[in-house]
Amino acid sequence: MNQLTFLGTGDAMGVPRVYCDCDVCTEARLMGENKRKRSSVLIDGGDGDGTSEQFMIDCGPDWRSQMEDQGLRMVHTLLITHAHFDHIGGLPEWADACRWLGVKGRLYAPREVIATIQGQFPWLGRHVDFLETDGGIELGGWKVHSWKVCHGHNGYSYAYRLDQGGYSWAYCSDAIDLKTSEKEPLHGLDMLVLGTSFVHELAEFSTRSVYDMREAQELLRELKLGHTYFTHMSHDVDVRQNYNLDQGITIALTGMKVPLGTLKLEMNA
Ligand SMILES: O=c1ccn([C@@H]2O[C@@H]3COP(=O)(O)O[C@H]3[C@H]2O)c(=O)[nH]1
Repeated sequence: MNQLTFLGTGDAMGVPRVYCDCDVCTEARLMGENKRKRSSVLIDGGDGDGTSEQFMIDCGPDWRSQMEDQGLRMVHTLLITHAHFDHIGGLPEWADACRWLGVKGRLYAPREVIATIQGQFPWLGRHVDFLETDGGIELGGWKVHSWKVCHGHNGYSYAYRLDQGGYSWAYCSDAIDLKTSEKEPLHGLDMLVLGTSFVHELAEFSTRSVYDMREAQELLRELKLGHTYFTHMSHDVDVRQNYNLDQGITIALTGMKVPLGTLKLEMNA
């Protein structure tokens, strides 16, 4: 059975934020329900049929401790959404692990993301094969499609849609203000992982880079899909609170596992 595991559900700073003593950051330090490492997920087939290649989406600076949290010794294949530090900061450690294990890691990303990564970490090519997703790829039995999405003040990110056996889901951690064409691959999904940094972000719109929960719910009402998990959450989100989110939305928690392709989830609409 394919499953997705949330390795981290935090925004660029993680929770607690290093400089912050707000209630959420304090709870994260003292108890830990709100402790959030930088966002990434693990996709695991595990059914031994040869189509179950394990891979991660994104490899932020918490990669090493996320591997330890899950009791994982190695993941050979990564999909990268964009070349921002909170999504690629773990690549040098991952490449070092490839080196010490004597394996060539496989890093899949859109062509322009690969170029930026190679500029930032020019030595990675010794231990990593860079593979472009632009024309579509097959990975772990999934047909994978990447496309560019608006990341507001931070430029552009990419989202991934994965299809297998009539089941489709997407990972879109860093997006805001999606245009009609950017929303197109999100229609009719069985499941979506969507970034929502704040519950209601008050900062001026031009300075923002990720949907808040209010805007995300408007988007989801339009898309009419199965189930949505919110990730990439800042210290504005307190997982102990009930935000009265629409039916079919779950705030993702670290370690949460979601079956992929086994359940046809109920439609929201
Ligand atoms: O060109 C850039 C721009 C930004 N960044 C990082 O990505 C983060 C995105 O969220 P943020 O805006 O809160 O913080 C940003 C930085 O940590 C980066 O690595 N390269």
